[in-house]
Amino acid sequence: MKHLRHLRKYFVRYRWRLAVGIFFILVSNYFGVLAPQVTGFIIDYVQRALKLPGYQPKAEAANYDVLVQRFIDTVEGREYSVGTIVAIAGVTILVLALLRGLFMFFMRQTIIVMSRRIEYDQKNEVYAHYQKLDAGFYKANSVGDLMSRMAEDVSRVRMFTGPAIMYLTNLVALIAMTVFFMYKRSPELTLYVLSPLPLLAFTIYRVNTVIHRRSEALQATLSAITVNAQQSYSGIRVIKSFVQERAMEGFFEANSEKYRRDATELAKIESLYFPSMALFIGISTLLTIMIGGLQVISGEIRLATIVEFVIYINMLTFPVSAIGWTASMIQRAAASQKRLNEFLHTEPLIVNPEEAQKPALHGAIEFRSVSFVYPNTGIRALHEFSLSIRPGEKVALVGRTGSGKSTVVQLLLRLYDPTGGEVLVDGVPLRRIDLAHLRGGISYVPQDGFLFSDSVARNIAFGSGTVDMESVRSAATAAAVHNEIMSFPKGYETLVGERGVTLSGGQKQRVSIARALAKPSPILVLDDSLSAVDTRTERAILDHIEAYLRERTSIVITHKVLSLSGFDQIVVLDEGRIAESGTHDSLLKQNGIYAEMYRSQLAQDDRTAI
Ligand SMILES: Nc1ncnc2c1ncn2[C@@H]1O[C@H](COP(=O)(O)OP(=O)(O)OP(=O)(O)O)[C@@H](O)[C@H]1O
Repeated sequence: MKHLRHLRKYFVRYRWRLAVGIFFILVSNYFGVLAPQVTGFIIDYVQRALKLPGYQPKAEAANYDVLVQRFIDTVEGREYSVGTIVAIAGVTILVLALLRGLFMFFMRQTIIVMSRRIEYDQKNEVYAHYQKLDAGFYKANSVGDLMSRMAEDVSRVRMFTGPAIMYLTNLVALIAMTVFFMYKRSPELTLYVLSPLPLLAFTIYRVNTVIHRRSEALQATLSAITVNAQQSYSGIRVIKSFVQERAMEGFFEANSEKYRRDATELAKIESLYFPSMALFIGISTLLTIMIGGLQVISGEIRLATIVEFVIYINMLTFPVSAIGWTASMIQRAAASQKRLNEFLHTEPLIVNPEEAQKPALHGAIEFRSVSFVYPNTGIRALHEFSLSIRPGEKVALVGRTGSGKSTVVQLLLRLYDPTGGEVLVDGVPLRRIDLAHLRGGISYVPQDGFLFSDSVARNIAFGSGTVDMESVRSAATAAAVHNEIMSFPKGYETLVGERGVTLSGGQKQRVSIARALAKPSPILVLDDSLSAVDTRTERAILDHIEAYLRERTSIVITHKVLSLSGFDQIVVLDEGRIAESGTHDSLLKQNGIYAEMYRSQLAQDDRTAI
């Protein structure tokens, strides 16, 4: 329950709405508890007026509520016939029911609407916090988990801030009011009637605990089925090509079978819930009639009192039966809020520095003896890495897979902070530069060339804020993808991604290069962004974007060394250390790793040319 304390700020924010909602609950219940009294009065009145047997004039004082008493005084003060008074009482009961319903409507309008607002605020809070968290956090948590916290957990918390609070307040108000009026009428009968309640509460609690446990198990099985199905759809091409449909069906069937079993178990225990409720309510009614009947015979109470009590007990049936699921709503909300709090209390490792600087960026980059160990795996990706790049230089990072090339770029973007040494841009350490200013100054093309499910134009203009078609087109032309875009059904307005056109790996990479080129910035980073094109196309693209590269400092990570002759510096990484560095010619002369890579790729290129 302590986890739900996090919601206090929302209740404070919406305190007036909550207060008005609680007021409506009180008013609607007040009208609710008046109706049995009017019924009681009318039975009393008819017995008295028609001198029916069993009327106890000396029985307990009527003790009506002020409003009901005023109604009685008014109708009895006039010379109405019995029939008219009965009719007036009937209409009054109807009006009371309408008033009760009206205030219930207001109650829902305030409390449920408040819960929707809290849900909206909370989703925004979670989303905004996700955006602040660092790359390490995203490595450590699965996308599915992040999504389910944002959707499912926030919805479960809403069931607490809305329905649970509403039903609970309603229950407390109704019990307080009915018990008050019952007690005023006959304290002794009230005690008898309410005596099964502790047993009822205990049974509800026990049954509910089991229901809660079983529905949690059911939920977990459902998640497993969802993950199973999601993986099957995403990996459908692999499944089909490896002819593994049967095996996947087998997994699905096993999970579904477990779900069926769990659901049946849950249904069994749930089917106990309402009968046991009905049993206790039945016992209460029985006690009222039996003990009340005896008291009527002995002249202690009036017949009308029994009728009033029976109506009160029936009014309590629904709110009391709601105790179980209200309690489980609260338990679930507390568990969900706990999960949300785990993320909300996670502090991003990369934060904007206090007194952040915004130096004019020209593109000078320096790595000073930088070492880096990935926090989640403990892998040492860089050792004492030093590199100095002047503004406007073209630098290539090459090396075997896993040698640390992408890590260099991640440190430059400050997705991680180095564990040793320092990275500087234009002489200022990254830790002192405003994060948005730094990242705004770097155009980055990631390895996987991620594109959003949106039009090609908006994907290319992503980093520039507005879609300026001229710069979009010239960036796409430079990235050698303009002609292909024009051949798509709707040109630049063609949708890409899940529901749109499926781009080839090479097209995706070139669109994401265009996106980086369209963003005006002094530093350009291509992280193995041309891996899906052949060496000649890579050379052609690098020539095409030459005009863009000339204006910026560029870092190009590549496995293809054939296209690197025009680069100012080529750095060869090996197991996180610089193995060689220099220009294309000087590295060939050194006759080391680079020369070896060059020769083998040249031979391969010759073979494909033949
Ligand atoms: N997010 C990460 N968490 C943990 N370890 C990582 C992470 N990213 C990379 N590594 C590890 O760090 C080392 C360097 O990886 P890095 O991605 O920098 O190499 P790379 O030279 O870019 O490789 P490739 O050419 O295959 O992209 C590898 O051993 C890799 O397994």
